[in-house]
Amino acid sequence: MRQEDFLIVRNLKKVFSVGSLLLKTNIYAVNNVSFEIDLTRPEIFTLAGESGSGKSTLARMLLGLIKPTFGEILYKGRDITKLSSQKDWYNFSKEVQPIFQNPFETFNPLVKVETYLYDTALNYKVVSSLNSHDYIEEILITVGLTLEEIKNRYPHEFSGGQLQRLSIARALITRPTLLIADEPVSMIDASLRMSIVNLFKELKEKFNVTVIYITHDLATAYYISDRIAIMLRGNIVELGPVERVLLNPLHPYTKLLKSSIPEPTAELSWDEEVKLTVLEEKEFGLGGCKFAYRCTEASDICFEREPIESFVDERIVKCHMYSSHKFI
Ligand SMILES: Nc1ncnc2c1ncn2[C@@H]1O[C@H](COP(=O)(O)OP(=O)(O)OP(=O)(O)O)[C@@H](O)[C@H]1O
Repeated sequence: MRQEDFLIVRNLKKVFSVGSLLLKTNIYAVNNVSFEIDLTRPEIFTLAGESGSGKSTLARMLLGLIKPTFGEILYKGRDITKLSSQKDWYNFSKEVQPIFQNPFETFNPLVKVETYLYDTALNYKVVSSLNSHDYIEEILITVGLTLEEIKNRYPHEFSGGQLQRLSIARALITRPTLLIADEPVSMIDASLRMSIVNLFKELKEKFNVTVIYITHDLATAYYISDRIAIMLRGNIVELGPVERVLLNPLHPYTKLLKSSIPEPTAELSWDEEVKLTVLEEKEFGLGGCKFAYRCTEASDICFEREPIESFVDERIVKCHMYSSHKFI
């Protein structure tokens, strides 16, 4: 295995201290997460789980927006948690581009959207100013738009779906290897969601872009993913090919998710004091399997000891029921 071809996440942890001064609780928003993505074989790798499972925290660490408490993120052999120079960040951000949930927050309401596209192309030196027009037109066509349609228009003059296409176009301008899309369709009109989701599939197939797709929606995840990782209270509890995991789930939590697809909570501002729900507090505080309180198959050990990862039926599963399988 050539490290230069991979994104390798090893034992990643992010601990937040929440609560008031007197009553502080440490929550492991991401807890010992490990996985690998071969960037030479583009895929859609989905992180799925209910609200508060740690998906966005993991995404923010992968983008270098927040520092892990512990662990490594090796992108093409370099640990991004240790990048320091502006040049390193410039090169990294050229290859790894984010797509956020709310496209209206991606664009400044007072700036015409085409300005973003030209500025990104010129700042990242992907094209000379002479050729930028043709280049941007080409990228816009990829996402189903044209320069003519967007010319002289401000963000509020577009629908959410169109603006999300534009934020995907902006991300594509640097010819990235990896897109990290955090709930990219959850704020889009339901009738337009599939067309955006399909776009990710097309980008993978036609442009060799790997996509980390973050969602609570198992239906779109099933439709576009190659592999899926199911997250629960900071842990990946099942990871493998999407057909295996979703058609024949092994972890009791994946089974529950399949039967009750949860909605994400309203957006939270992290500048304010974070309040955990009773269930979150109980589950984050549990020393054993975080799902034990809700699991119909739980036994004593599930409340006492954290399960280890086992390799079963082409996937990794973190559940005591499978711990007699080959350990990894
Ligand atoms: N900056 C922060 N300070 C304190 N707690 C945080 C912070 N960011 C996230 N958390 C907590 O970490 C846990 C995981 O949150 P995260 O947003 O990563 O989950 P998620 O799966 O993306 O959920 P959602 O779909 O609701 O965004 C939650 O309990 C959340 O309250």
